[in-house]
Amino acid sequence: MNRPSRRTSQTLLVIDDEAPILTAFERAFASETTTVLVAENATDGEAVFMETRPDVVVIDLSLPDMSGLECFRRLHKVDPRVPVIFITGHGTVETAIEATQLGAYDFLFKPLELDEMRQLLEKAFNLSRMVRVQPVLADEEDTVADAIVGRCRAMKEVYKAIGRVASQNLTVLLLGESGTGKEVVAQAIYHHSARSDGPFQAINCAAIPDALLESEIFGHEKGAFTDAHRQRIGKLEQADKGTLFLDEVGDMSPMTQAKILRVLQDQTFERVGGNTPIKVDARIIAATNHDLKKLVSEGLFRADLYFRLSVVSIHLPPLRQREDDLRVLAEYFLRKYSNEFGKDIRTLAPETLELLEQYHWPGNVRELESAMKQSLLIARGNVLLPEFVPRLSDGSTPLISGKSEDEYLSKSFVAERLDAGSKNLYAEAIRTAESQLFRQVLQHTAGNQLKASSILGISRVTLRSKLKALGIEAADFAGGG
Ligand SMILES: Nc1ncnc2c1ncn2[C@@H]1O[C@H](COP(=O)(O)OP(=O)(O)OP(=O)(O)O)[C@@H](O)[C@H]1O
Repeated sequence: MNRPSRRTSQTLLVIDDEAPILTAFERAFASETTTVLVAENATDGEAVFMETRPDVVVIDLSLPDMSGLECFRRLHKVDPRVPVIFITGHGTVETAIEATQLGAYDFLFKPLELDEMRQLLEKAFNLSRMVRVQPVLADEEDTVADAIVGRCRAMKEVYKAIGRVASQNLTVLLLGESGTGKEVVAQAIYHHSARSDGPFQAINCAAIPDALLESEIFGHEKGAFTDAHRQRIGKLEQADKGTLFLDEVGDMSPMTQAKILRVLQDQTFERVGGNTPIKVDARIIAATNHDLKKLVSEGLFRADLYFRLSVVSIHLPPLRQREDDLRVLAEYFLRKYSNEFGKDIRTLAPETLELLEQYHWPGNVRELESAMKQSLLIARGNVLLPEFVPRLSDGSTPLISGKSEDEYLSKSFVAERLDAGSKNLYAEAIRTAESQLFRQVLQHTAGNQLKASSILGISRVTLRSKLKALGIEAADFAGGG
């Protein structure tokens, strides 16, 4: 077992008796901001847990001194809010289900896929941050912990609504433009509910192709389709005794809508390719940035499902209607990320606030968060000056006349490359053009590759390979990472 020399911003504890797995975790995930602690057995793991209170724990289901499940029970008793991910080589699916039913966050089968693990960890760290704090009016706070920030009238209504619905077992529909904080609110409802000891599972229905979404939610039996080499337990089943957050619920296919309706009516479903009805006790929180009523009138969304989902709905206001919250949020993000960027900037200059107020913020809080992060990259001093803010533009008039380096085929770009004696200008120009195009479209879709590929009229596979070649991370445009 090893110990951190100092606590960095997030800590992962991995309990596994296989040394190569521990080393792999350390190699893959230890960084300036992430401390990876390891333990080879449950007893050591528990000791490290007590001493360091990590943000996320990964446990192998079979450990030498006690079962991974037992180890989990002990840690869970100490602090049920810490997300725990199980890994298993030969444990049965049932044990893994049992683990999630007891409140584990998720589980993965060996051999571990690094990308899958990375995505899962990122989500688990986010959840960990969210559930460790109460939703607070963090404006006067000096804290940099994650919270729902804002004190405008509309947000106070949101807090009241969370308070009213959290403890009841009702289905909730969260409405609001992209980036307004629907997932943050879903997690707050979960955190304040009687189910907070149970799992919280989230799925973004728009980010997963139709064909896969059904199996992602409901799971599938082995052999259900060509690639179904083994049985898979869906998010709904994993959310048993807990909460399932269905983001972008308007993007579900008719088949998936019908199955969700049945879950809401009689709490049963079948895995894809299976015909045994499975009972599940999961609270559903749905969210959408579409006008669901309109989708109903266009025949794209089932009316009966809409009525079931919208028993209670909470509307999240767009950022441009949040009065002084723009400043409060901007300064909150500056404080939150200052450390990460090695800066100490806590406030906006009055001119910077004016600049931010002129902008329409189509990507809402997510876009503001991302703009503040980008500002911190180049900012100096203790106050954020307007020149450090990236160019803000929703396709209309740019608010700051920024440098044209990201404009494709600008005259200055071509001139500069000619001066430099380029021997590859065609490829350079196309690359520059593609890079700007993809960045702008991903900004528009908030990092959603499925939407981006349909806007661009190219397949998702092509988009993905081009993004890879250009070194563009779609996730960066989601604003969370
Ligand atoms: N009130 C808030 N206080 C602090 N952070 C917030 C707030 N609202 C949103 N955020 C942050 O903004 C980002 C986007 O929030 P979130 O993912 O909850 O939005 P969303 O409405 O679910 O977006 P989408 O519809 O695109 O899924 C996240 O990083 C979140 O932490």
